[in-house]
Amino acid sequence: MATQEGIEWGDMVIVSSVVIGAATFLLRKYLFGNKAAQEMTIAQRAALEEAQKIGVEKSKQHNPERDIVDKMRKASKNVVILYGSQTGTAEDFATRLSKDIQSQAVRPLVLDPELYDWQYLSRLRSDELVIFVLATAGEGEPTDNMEAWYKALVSDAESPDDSDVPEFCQADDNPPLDENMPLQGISYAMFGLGNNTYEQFNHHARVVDRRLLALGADRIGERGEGDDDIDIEEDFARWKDATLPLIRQHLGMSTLSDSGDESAPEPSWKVVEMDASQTWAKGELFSGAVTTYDSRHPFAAPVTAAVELTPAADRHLLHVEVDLAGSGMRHEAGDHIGVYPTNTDEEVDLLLAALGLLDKADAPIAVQATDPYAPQQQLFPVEATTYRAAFRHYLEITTPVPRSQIKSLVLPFARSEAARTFLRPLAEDKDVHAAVVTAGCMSLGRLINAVRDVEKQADVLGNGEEPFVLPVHAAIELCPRLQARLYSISSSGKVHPERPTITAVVLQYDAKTEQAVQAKMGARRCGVATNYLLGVLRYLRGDRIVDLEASNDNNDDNRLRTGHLLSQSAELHTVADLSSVSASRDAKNYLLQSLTLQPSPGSVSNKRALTMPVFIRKSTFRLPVDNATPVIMVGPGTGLAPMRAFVQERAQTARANPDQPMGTTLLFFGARTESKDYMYREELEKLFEDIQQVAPESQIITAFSRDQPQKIYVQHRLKENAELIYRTLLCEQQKLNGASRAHVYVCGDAKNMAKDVSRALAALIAEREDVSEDVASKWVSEMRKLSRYQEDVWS
Ligand SMILES: Cc1cc2nc3c(=O)[nH]c(=O)nc-3n(C[C@H](O)[C@H](O)[C@H](O)COP(=O)(O)O)c2cc1C
Repeated sequence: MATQEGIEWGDMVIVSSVVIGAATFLLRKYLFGNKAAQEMTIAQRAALEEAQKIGVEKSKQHNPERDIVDKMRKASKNVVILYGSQTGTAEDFATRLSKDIQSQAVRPLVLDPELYDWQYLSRLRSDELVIFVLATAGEGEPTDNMEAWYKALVSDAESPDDSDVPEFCQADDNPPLDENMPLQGISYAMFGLGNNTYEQFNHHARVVDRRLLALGADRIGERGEGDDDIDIEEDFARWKDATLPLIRQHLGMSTLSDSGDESAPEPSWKVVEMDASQTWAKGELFSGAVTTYDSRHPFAAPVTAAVELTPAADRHLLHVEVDLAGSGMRHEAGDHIGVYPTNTDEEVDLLLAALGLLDKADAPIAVQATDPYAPQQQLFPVEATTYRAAFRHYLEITTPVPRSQIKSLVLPFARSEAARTFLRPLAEDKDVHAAVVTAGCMSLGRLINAVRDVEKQADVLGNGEEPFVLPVHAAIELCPRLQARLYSISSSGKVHPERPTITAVVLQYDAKTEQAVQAKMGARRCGVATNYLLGVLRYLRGDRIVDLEASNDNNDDNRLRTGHLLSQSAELHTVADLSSVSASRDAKNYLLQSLTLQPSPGSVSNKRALTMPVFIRKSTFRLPVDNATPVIMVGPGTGLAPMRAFVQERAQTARANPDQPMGTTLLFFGARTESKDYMYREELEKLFEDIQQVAPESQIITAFSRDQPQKIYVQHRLKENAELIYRTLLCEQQKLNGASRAHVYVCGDAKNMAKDVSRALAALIAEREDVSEDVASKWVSEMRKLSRYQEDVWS
């Protein structure tokens, strides 16, 4: 019981300080405002009031550049779609939604909330509409591009019904705003994107929705909730089917759905072929005078190391290190690194051939908006590109084509009966789509080829019918933007300030259904980013021996390419650069040859140097500030990444401060087999020797699932080591003289492992404390709230 009291007492202290802190914050106006004012002279008070008035007036000043309503009206639109997106899915859904609802009466405009201010929402008229498409990120957090809106609308309010109503903009042409319900008369629709394996499922959309309702706005239809653990495409389609008729009705249109319409939509983008005799290369992909690097302006970091960590034949486990020197970027243990990958030559060629573009793949093109009022006038961050570059660097071309996209952007271009008969079920029947397209990993290039095969068998040409041709603008519209991939950094920023490392396993998928295999779509598909990293490794290792100099082709063009590749030129992703890279097509047997090549002086062995576009994303997954706090880390597989950074940091601290107390440091690591999958073994064991000098109970506890007949995972090891964990979790307090108790970190698979670990922990607390598992689970939840139980998980 003593320990239980310990828990309650300890928690009470922390909980009460949180409560006191919150109350102090809420009452700050009364607690401090008056006292400060009392101490001022009359003149000082007058000056302060004047300054406050100016500040308020200034914040009220209309900034048309950040006003969604201004933007919308200038472009003659009546619907604004705002997306909250971290990795591009919500952005893609928003763009597709815009196409789906577009008609004479419904004129949507897709905007990024980061570039606009929330205050202007109140300026919308009743014959206009805002649609939110909001993904949830982090642990139930808003996406970065919705952070300011979220903070103003939601998180500054204690509850959705909070009386502290944010101050919206009063439009001249609207009636005065209701003080408590300033969004009365505003209509919106809401679709959330999430994943049910996260505790806070769809939290972002849910709380924004509640808050908008509380502020008086009127929601059209139900809030949609997409779950990408199951079938987010279908969730989206269902929500659209239910909501679009209501939206049409709201905007004064007939409610008839257009499900029978197979006509081609108006293109949003046009491809302009440019004068090939001119030099269009303008320098780096993210050009301009970039002084601060971020996700929109990644840093071309030289790759300083790339190795395979374990020798398994059936998979590749990679360790890649980059050099951030000169970028000004800093990383701390627990942060993520974003990497912009490229598609493989193989996939790019497949699509180029399917679109009939191989002959002019390297000709300069520009992709421009067809709507002169569209906020984004060119699709890519460079003025000119090539078809090859567009499909390699900017567009996601390997994912299975969603059903709704087949319906709106592929089927309309099928002119033969055979093509229509093949495509219709894929567009209309979700089970057929799942069996053939999803399970068959049918990318756009493969889908086009499948239609061609069907037409060939039906002898479409012989019948005098027109064969299927997908216009390039439809292909460009159909492919989402290629997004950066985030990896938990596996090195400590304190120990290796400019050298973050990535630990990743190369992803490969096989087409799953018999149908798909029979239809010859059964080839192996590869994850874009991890295969890009594998390509980086193979290039540096020298696997790609088919060097450009070795080419038999001696024409001028090729010499130029060779020169370009070996020069010190910083041109990256340019027309010339891209064609140079594609010259080495012969190394086809490798999964990836297309790299962002840029010789960088002073890094790895001369001409094998290359760079990767990267940026750092800060996280809240952090070691406790006080080293005396014990830590329990659970990181099986590549979930070891941030734990390795933590261990490096703790070992360094232990070496530097042998007289300072350090909390017990436990690492639970799991993998398939000890002999093949125990990555960083020697290094970790060495680091733990250092830690044990000051925290003797510290240790690595491993679980190798395939080293014995029955499967053993990290959660089993937690159970077996219940006594040690319990001691580390709860009893260190006395030993360490009042230091706060252990922090628990879990990294890796969200769907099974993270849940099992949480349950295992609750179970062992329940047993030791003799309380129900329900009570113990609440303690774990409390630990989460107090940031003593942190997860960095993915599904
Ligand atoms: C790091 C990370 C954290 C996430 N956290 C949550 C979460 O707390 N709740 C949830 O419902 N979904 C969560 N998701 C799932 C995303 O919301 C979902 O995958 C969504 O489709 C991503 O949209 P985006 O690509 O536009 O960012 C998370 C996904 C990632 C990668």
